[in-house]
Amino acid sequence: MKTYIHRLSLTDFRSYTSLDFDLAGRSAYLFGPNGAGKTNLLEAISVLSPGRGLRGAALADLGRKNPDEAKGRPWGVAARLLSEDDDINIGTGSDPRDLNKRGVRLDGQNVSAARLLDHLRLVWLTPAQDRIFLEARAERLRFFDRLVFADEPAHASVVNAYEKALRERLKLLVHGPADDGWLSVLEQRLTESGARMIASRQRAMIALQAEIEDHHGAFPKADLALLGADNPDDLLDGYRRARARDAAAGRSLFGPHRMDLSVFHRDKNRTASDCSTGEQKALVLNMILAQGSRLSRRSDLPNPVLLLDEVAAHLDPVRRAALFDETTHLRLQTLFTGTDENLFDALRGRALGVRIDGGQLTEFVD
Ligand SMILES: Nc1ncnc2c1ncn2[C@@H]1O[C@H](COP(=O)(O)OP(=O)(O)OP(=O)(O)O)[C@@H](O)[C@H]1O
Repeated sequence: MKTYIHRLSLTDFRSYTSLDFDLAGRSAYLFGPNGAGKTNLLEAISVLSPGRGLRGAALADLGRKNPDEAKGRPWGVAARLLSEDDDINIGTGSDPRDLNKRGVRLDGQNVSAARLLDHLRLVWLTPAQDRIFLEARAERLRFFDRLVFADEPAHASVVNAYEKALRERLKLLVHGPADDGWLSVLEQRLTESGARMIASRQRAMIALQAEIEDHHGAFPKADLALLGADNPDDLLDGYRRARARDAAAGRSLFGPHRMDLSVFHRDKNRTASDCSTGEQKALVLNMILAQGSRLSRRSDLPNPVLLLDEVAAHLDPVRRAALFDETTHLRLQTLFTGTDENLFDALRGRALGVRIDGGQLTEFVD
Protein backbone atom coordinates (compact mmCIF):
# COMPACT_ATOMS: atom_id res chain seq x y z
CA MET A 1 0.00 0.00 0.00
CA LYS A 2 1.71 3.21 -1.15
CA THR A 3 1.31 5.86 1.56
CA TYR A 4 2.69 9.37 1.43
CA ILE A 5 2.79 12.33 3.79
CA HIS A 6 1.01 15.20 2.11
CA ARG A 7 0.90 17.88 4.71
CA LEU A 8 2.66 18.28 7.99
CA SER A 9 1.71 20.76 10.74
CA LEU A 10 3.71 21.54 13.86
CA THR A 11 2.66 23.56 16.89
CA ASP A 12 5.19 24.54 19.54
CA PHE A 13 7.37 21.58 18.62
CA ARG A 14 11.07 22.12 19.54
CA SER A 15 12.24 25.29 17.70
CA TYR A 16 9.00 25.65 15.70
CA THR A 17 6.20 27.91 16.93
CA SER A 18 3.93 26.98 14.10
CA LEU A 19 4.68 25.36 10.77
CA ASP A 20 2.69 24.05 7.84
CA PHE A 21 4.69 22.07 5.35
CA ASP A 22 3.12 20.98 2.06
CA LEU A 23 5.13 17.98 1.02
CA ALA A 24 2.49 16.86 -1.44
CA GLY A 25 3.68 13.29 -1.06
CA ARG A 26 7.14 14.09 -2.35
CA SER A 27 10.61 13.40 -1.09
CA ALA A 28 12.53 16.41 0.16
CA TYR A 29 16.06 17.57 0.79
CA LEU A 30 16.05 19.88 3.81
CA PHE A 31 19.12 22.06 3.93
CA GLY A 32 20.32 24.88 6.14
CA PRO A 33 22.98 25.83 8.69
CA ASN A 34 23.67 23.94 11.91
CA GLY A 35 20.90 24.44 14.45
CA ALA A 36 18.40 25.54 11.77
CA GLY A 37 15.77 22.99 12.80
CA LYS A 38 16.29 20.26 10.17
CA THR A 39 16.53 17.38 12.65
CA ASN A 40 13.67 18.86 14.67
CA LEU A 41 11.47 18.52 11.59
CA LEU A 42 12.43 14.86 11.10
CA GLU A 43 11.88 14.29 14.80
CA ALA A 44 8.38 15.76 14.50
CA ILE A 45 7.58 13.19 11.81
CA SER A 46 9.18 10.43 13.89
CA VAL A 47 6.76 10.96 16.77
CA LEU A 48 3.98 9.98 14.38
CA SER A 49 4.91 6.44 15.36
CA PRO A 50 4.79 4.73 18.77
CA GLY A 51 7.69 5.51 21.09
CA ARG A 52 9.71 8.62 21.69
CA GLY A 53 10.95 9.46 18.24
CA LEU A 54 14.35 9.49 16.60
CA ARG A 55 16.17 11.18 19.47
CA GLY A 56 14.51 8.98 22.11
CA ALA A 57 13.64 12.23 23.91
CA ALA A 58 11.37 12.62 26.92
CA LEU A 59 7.95 13.75 25.66
CA ALA A 60 8.01 16.86 27.86
CA ASP A 61 11.24 18.00 26.13
CA LEU A 62 9.58 18.15 22.72
CA GLY A 63 7.60 21.29 23.53
CA ARG A 64 9.03 24.64 22.50
CA LYS A 65 10.77 26.47 25.30
CA ASN A 66 12.94 29.54 25.68
CA PRO A 67 16.48 28.95 26.96
CA ASP A 68 15.57 30.35 30.40
CA GLU A 69 12.46 28.19 30.76
CA ALA A 70 12.55 24.88 32.60
CA LYS A 71 9.40 23.52 31.04
CA GLY A 72 8.35 23.37 27.41
CA ARG A 73 4.90 24.23 26.10
CA PRO A 74 2.34 21.63 25.10
CA TRP A 75 3.20 20.56 21.55
CA GLY A 76 1.38 19.01 18.62
CA VAL A 77 2.23 17.34 15.30
CA ALA A 78 -0.35 16.47 12.67
CA ALA A 79 -0.14 15.02 9.18
CA ARG A 80 -2.43 14.30 6.31
CA LEU A 81 -1.61 10.98 4.68
CA LEU A 82 -2.72 9.86 1.28
CA SER A 83 -2.56 6.36 -0.05
CA GLU A 84 -4.22 4.51 -2.91
CA ASP A 85 -7.33 3.75 -0.89
CA ASP A 86 -6.98 5.94 2.16
CA ASP A 87 -6.97 9.61 3.06
CA ILE A 88 -6.47 10.14 6.74
CA ASN A 89 -5.45 12.77 9.26
CA ILE A 90 -3.19 11.58 12.03
CA GLY A 91 -1.98 13.64 14.94
CA THR A 92 -0.25 13.47 18.26
CA GLY A 93 0.53 15.93 21.01
CA SER A 94 0.96 16.54 24.70
CA ASP A 95 -1.65 15.40 27.12
CA PRO A 96 -2.65 18.78 28.65
CA ARG A 97 -2.89 17.19 32.14
CA ASP A 98 0.53 15.55 31.97
CA LEU A 99 3.25 16.75 29.58
CA ASN A 100 5.06 13.44 29.97
CA LYS A 101 2.20 11.73 28.18
CA ARG A 102 0.72 12.21 24.77
CA GLY A 103 -2.53 11.62 22.99
CA VAL A 104 -2.95 10.23 19.48
CA ARG A 105 -5.78 10.89 17.03
CA LEU A 106 -6.87 9.29 13.80
CA ASP A 107 -9.40 11.41 11.93
CA GLY A 108 -10.31 13.15 15.18
CA GLN A 109 -10.80 9.94 17.21
CA ASN A 110 -8.57 9.22 20.21
CA VAL A 111 -6.67 5.98 19.64
CA SER A 112 -3.62 4.17 21.03
CA ALA A 113 -0.20 5.05 19.56
CA ALA A 114 0.08 1.53 18.13
CA ARG A 115 -2.75 2.36 15.70
CA LEU A 116 -0.44 4.83 13.92
CA LEU A 117 1.33 1.83 12.45
CA ASP A 118 -1.77 0.89 10.49
CA HIS A 119 -1.20 4.03 8.42
CA LEU A 120 2.43 5.05 8.59
CA ARG A 121 5.67 3.07 8.88
CA LEU A 122 8.85 5.03 9.46
CA VAL A 123 12.43 3.92 9.05
CA TRP A 124 15.12 6.35 10.14
CA LEU A 125 18.86 6.74 10.23
CA THR A 126 20.51 9.41 12.35
CA PRO A 127 24.17 10.34 12.91
CA ALA A 128 23.97 8.73 16.37
CA GLN A 129 23.35 5.38 14.68
CA ASP A 130 26.60 5.63 12.68
CA ARG A 131 28.41 4.32 15.71
CA ILE A 132 25.99 1.48 16.25
CA PHE A 133 28.65 -1.18 15.68
CA LEU A 134 30.90 0.41 18.32
CA GLU A 135 28.14 0.99 20.87
CA ALA A 136 27.24 -1.22 23.80
CA ARG A 137 25.33 -4.37 22.92
CA ALA A 138 22.06 -3.04 24.35
CA GLU A 139 22.11 -0.03 21.99
CA ARG A 140 22.70 -2.25 18.96
CA LEU A 141 19.91 -4.55 20.02
CA ARG A 142 17.57 -1.55 20.40
CA PHE A 143 18.50 -0.45 16.87
CA PHE A 144 17.78 -3.90 15.52
CA ASP A 145 14.55 -4.20 17.52
CA ARG A 146 13.29 -1.07 15.79
CA LEU A 147 13.80 -2.77 12.44
CA VAL A 148 11.96 -5.84 13.71
CA PHE A 149 9.20 -3.68 15.05
CA ALA A 150 8.59 -1.85 11.74
CA ASP A 151 7.90 -5.32 10.38
CA GLU A 152 6.05 -6.87 13.31
CA PRO A 153 4.50 -4.18 15.54
CA ALA A 154 3.61 -6.76 18.22
CA HIS A 155 7.35 -7.16 18.86
CA ALA A 156 7.38 -3.82 20.72
CA SER A 157 4.75 -4.86 23.25
CA VAL A 158 6.40 -8.26 23.71
CA VAL A 159 9.74 -6.55 24.44
CA ASN A 160 8.02 -4.15 26.87
CA ALA A 161 6.28 -7.00 28.70
CA TYR A 162 9.55 -8.93 28.88
CA GLU A 163 11.48 -5.96 30.26
CA LYS A 164 8.79 -5.26 32.85
CA ALA A 165 8.87 -8.86 34.10
CA LEU A 166 12.69 -8.81 34.08
CA ARG A 167 12.79 -5.66 36.25
CA GLU A 168 10.27 -7.12 38.66
CA ARG A 169 12.17 -10.41 38.96
CA LEU A 170 15.44 -8.61 39.63
CA LYS A 171 13.82 -6.43 42.30
CA LEU A 172 12.53 -9.52 44.05
CA LEU A 173 15.89 -11.26 43.83
CA VAL A 174 17.88 -8.29 45.08
CA HIS A 175 15.53 -6.78 47.66
CA GLY A 176 13.30 -9.78 48.44
CA PRO A 177 11.18 -11.27 49.66
CA ALA A 178 12.19 -13.92 47.12
CA ASP A 179 8.77 -15.56 47.02
CA ASP A 180 9.37 -18.67 44.95
CA GLY A 181 5.80 -18.79 43.62
CA TRP A 182 5.87 -15.24 42.25
CA LEU A 183 9.40 -15.67 40.91
CA SER A 184 8.23 -18.74 39.02
CA VAL A 185 5.28 -16.84 37.56
CA LEU A 186 7.61 -14.08 36.39
CA GLU A 187 10.07 -16.56 34.93
CA GLN A 188 7.25 -18.29 33.10
CA ARG A 189 6.28 -14.91 31.61
CA LEU A 190 9.91 -14.25 30.67
CA THR A 191 10.07 -17.64 28.99
CA GLU A 192 6.95 -16.99 26.93
CA SER A 193 7.78 -13.45 25.84
CA GLY A 194 11.48 -14.33 25.53
CA ALA A 195 10.70 -17.14 23.09
CA ARG A 196 8.56 -14.78 21.01
CA MET A 197 11.31 -12.14 21.03
CA ILE A 198 13.91 -14.62 19.82
CA ALA A 199 11.61 -15.90 17.07
CA SER A 200 10.72 -12.39 15.79
CA ARG A 201 14.34 -11.32 15.77
CA GLN A 202 15.40 -14.44 13.89
CA ARG A 203 12.61 -14.02 11.32
CA ALA A 204 13.51 -10.37 10.77
CA MET A 205 17.22 -11.14 10.49
CA ILE A 206 16.68 -13.87 7.89
CA ALA A 207 14.34 -11.66 5.87
CA LEU A 208 16.72 -8.71 6.02
CA GLN A 209 19.66 -10.86 4.96
CA ALA A 210 17.68 -12.16 1.97
CA GLU A 211 16.83 -8.60 0.99
CA ILE A 212 20.46 -7.50 1.28
CA GLU A 213 21.44 -10.31 -1.11
CA ASP A 214 18.97 -9.07 -3.70
CA HIS A 215 19.59 -5.33 -3.61
CA HIS A 216 21.84 -2.32 -3.30
CA GLY A 217 24.79 -3.15 -5.51
CA ALA A 218 26.57 0.09 -4.57
CA PHE A 219 26.52 -0.67 -0.87
CA PRO A 220 28.68 -3.22 0.89
CA LYS A 221 27.05 -6.55 1.59
CA ALA A 222 26.52 -7.19 5.27
CA ASP A 223 26.43 -10.67 6.76
CA LEU A 224 24.11 -10.57 9.75
CA ALA A 225 24.04 -12.96 12.68
CA LEU A 226 22.20 -12.95 15.96
CA LEU A 227 24.34 -13.87 18.92
CA GLY A 228 23.12 -15.26 22.22
CA ALA A 229 19.79 -16.62 20.97
CA ASP A 230 19.04 -19.29 23.56
CA ASN A 231 16.98 -22.32 22.73
CA PRO A 232 13.44 -21.41 23.89
CA ASP A 233 13.18 -24.78 25.64
CA ASP A 234 16.11 -23.86 27.86
CA LEU A 235 14.82 -20.47 28.98
CA LEU A 236 12.80 -21.48 32.03
CA ASP A 237 15.58 -23.57 33.43
CA GLY A 238 18.11 -20.86 32.60
CA TYR A 239 16.26 -18.21 34.64
CA ARG A 240 15.92 -20.57 37.60
CA ARG A 241 19.57 -21.43 37.56
CA ALA A 242 20.61 -17.77 37.20
CA ARG A 243 18.73 -16.65 40.32
CA ALA A 244 21.64 -16.69 42.79
CA ARG A 245 24.08 -15.21 40.26
CA ASP A 246 21.64 -12.42 39.31
CA ALA A 247 20.94 -11.61 42.97
CA ALA A 248 24.66 -11.35 43.70
CA ALA A 249 25.43 -9.29 40.58
CA GLY A 250 22.36 -7.06 40.84
CA ARG A 251 21.86 -7.63 37.09
CA SER A 252 19.95 -10.09 34.95
CA LEU A 253 22.70 -12.15 33.38
CA PHE A 254 20.64 -14.65 31.42
CA GLY A 255 18.06 -14.32 28.68
CA PRO A 256 17.38 -12.87 25.22
CA HIS A 257 17.76 -9.28 26.44
CA ARG A 258 21.45 -10.13 26.20
CA MET A 259 21.32 -11.00 22.50
CA ASP A 260 23.48 -9.07 20.08
CA LEU A 261 23.54 -8.38 16.37
CA SER A 262 26.80 -9.20 14.65
CA VAL A 263 27.48 -7.52 11.31
CA PHE A 264 30.30 -8.55 9.02
CA HIS A 265 31.58 -6.63 5.96
CA ARG A 266 31.75 -9.40 3.38
CA ASP A 267 34.06 -7.76 0.85
CA LYS A 268 36.52 -6.53 3.46
CA ASN A 269 36.31 -9.78 5.39
CA ARG A 270 36.11 -7.77 8.59
CA THR A 271 33.67 -7.32 11.40
CA ALA A 272 31.80 -4.01 11.13
CA SER A 273 33.40 -2.51 14.22
CA ASP A 274 36.83 -2.87 12.54
CA CYS A 275 35.68 -1.03 9.39
CA SER A 276 36.27 2.65 8.59
CA THR A 277 33.66 5.20 9.63
CA GLY A 278 32.46 5.53 6.03
CA GLU A 279 32.26 1.76 5.60
CA GLN A 280 30.24 1.45 8.81
CA LYS A 281 27.89 4.15 7.58
CA ALA A 282 27.46 2.33 4.26
CA LEU A 283 26.77 -0.96 6.05
CA VAL A 284 24.09 0.50 8.30
CA LEU A 285 22.56 2.39 5.38
CA ASN A 286 22.42 -0.85 3.43
CA MET A 287 20.44 -2.41 6.28
CA ILE A 288 18.07 0.57 6.43
CA LEU A 289 17.52 0.55 2.65
CA ALA A 290 17.00 -3.20 2.66
CA GLN A 291 14.35 -2.77 5.33
CA GLY A 292 12.71 0.06 3.38
CA SER A 293 12.74 -2.03 0.22
CA ARG A 294 11.32 -5.06 2.00
CA LEU A 295 8.50 -3.14 3.63
CA SER A 296 7.67 -1.38 0.36
CA ARG A 297 6.99 -4.75 -1.29
CA ARG A 298 4.57 -5.86 1.45
CA SER A 299 1.19 -5.02 -0.01
CA ASP A 300 -0.46 -5.50 3.40
CA LEU A 301 1.54 -2.68 5.01
CA PRO A 302 1.75 1.06 4.43
CA ASN A 303 4.75 2.02 2.35
CA PRO A 304 7.56 3.16 4.64
CA VAL A 305 8.71 6.77 4.79
CA LEU A 306 12.47 7.15 5.23
CA LEU A 307 14.01 9.81 7.45
CA LEU A 308 17.74 10.12 6.67
CA ASP A 309 19.39 12.70 8.89
CA GLU A 310 22.76 13.95 7.59
CA VAL A 311 23.31 10.77 5.61
CA ALA A 312 23.98 12.08 2.10
CA ALA A 313 26.93 14.33 2.99
CA HIS A 314 28.89 11.45 4.50
CA LEU A 315 28.79 9.26 1.40
CA ASP A 316 31.15 9.40 -1.54
CA PRO A 317 29.51 10.68 -4.76
CA VAL A 318 29.00 7.17 -6.20
CA ARG A 319 27.20 5.92 -3.10
CA ARG A 320 25.25 9.17 -2.77
CA ALA A 321 23.97 8.78 -6.33
CA ALA A 322 23.13 5.14 -5.58
CA LEU A 323 21.18 6.20 -2.50
CA PHE A 324 19.16 8.77 -4.44
CA ASP A 325 18.56 6.29 -7.29
CA GLU A 326 17.47 3.58 -4.87
CA THR A 327 14.93 5.68 -2.97
CA THR A 328 13.55 7.00 -6.26
CA HIS A 329 13.38 3.54 -7.80
CA LEU A 330 11.58 2.13 -4.78
CA ARG A 331 9.23 5.13 -4.76
CA LEU A 332 10.02 5.65 -1.10
CA GLN A 333 9.12 9.08 0.20
CA THR A 334 12.40 10.11 1.79
CA LEU A 335 13.35 13.16 3.81
CA PHE A 336 17.07 13.88 3.65
CA THR A 337 18.79 16.61 5.65
CA GLY A 338 22.14 18.29 5.12
CA THR A 339 23.97 21.59 5.41
CA ASP A 340 25.20 21.62 1.82
CA GLU A 341 22.76 23.13 -0.65
CA ASN A 342 24.82 21.80 -3.57
CA LEU A 343 23.91 18.22 -2.74
CA PHE A 344 20.42 19.03 -3.93
CA ASP A 345 21.63 19.16 -7.56
CA ALA A 346 21.70 15.36 -7.68
CA LEU A 347 18.11 15.22 -6.45
CA ARG A 348 16.65 17.97 -8.61
CA GLY A 349 13.47 16.86 -10.34
CA ARG A 350 12.85 14.00 -7.92
CA ALA A 351 12.59 15.82 -4.59
CA LEU A 352 11.68 19.18 -3.17
CA GLY A 353 14.56 21.34 -2.01
CA VAL A 354 13.71 23.17 1.18
CA ARG A 355 15.85 25.78 2.84
CA ILE A 356 15.41 25.93 6.58
CA ASP A 357 16.69 28.87 8.55
CA GLY A 358 15.72 30.35 11.87
CA GLY A 359 13.18 27.58 12.39
CA GLN A 360 11.26 28.63 9.29
CA LEU A 361 11.05 27.07 5.85
CA THR A 362 12.14 30.03 3.77
CA GLU A 363 12.49 28.73 0.25
CA PHE A 364 11.29 25.93 -1.93
CA VAL A 365 13.29 24.97 -4.97
CA ASP A 366 11.77 22.42 -7.28
N1 LIG B 1 12.39 22.31 23.13
C1 LIG B 1 12.99 23.23 22.36
N2 LIG B 1 12.49 24.49 22.26
C2 LIG B 1 13.09 25.41 21.47
N3 LIG B 1 14.19 25.18 20.77
C3 LIG B 1 14.73 23.95 20.83
C4 LIG B 1 14.15 22.92 21.62
N4 LIG B 1 14.92 21.82 21.48
C5 LIG B 1 15.91 22.13 20.64
N5 LIG B 1 15.81 23.43 20.25
C6 LIG B 1 16.69 24.17 19.36
O1 LIG B 1 16.63 23.60 18.06
C7 LIG B 1 17.90 23.84 17.43
C8 LIG B 1 18.44 22.53 16.89
O2 LIG B 1 17.68 22.18 15.83
P1 LIG B 1 18.08 20.90 14.99
O3 LIG B 1 18.70 19.86 15.85
O4 LIG B 1 16.88 20.55 14.23
O5 LIG B 1 19.20 21.53 14.09
P2 LIG B 1 19.74 21.01 12.69
O6 LIG B 1 19.26 21.93 11.65
O7 LIG B 1 19.48 19.57 12.53
O8 LIG B 1 21.28 21.29 12.95
P3 LIG B 1 22.61 20.44 12.67
O9 LIG B 1 22.96 20.69 11.24
O10 LIG B 1 23.56 21.10 13.61
O11 LIG B 1 22.33 19.02 13.02
C9 LIG B 1 18.88 24.31 18.47
O12 LIG B 1 19.08 25.69 18.27
C10 LIG B 1 18.16 24.03 19.76
O13 LIG B 1 18.49 24.97 20.74
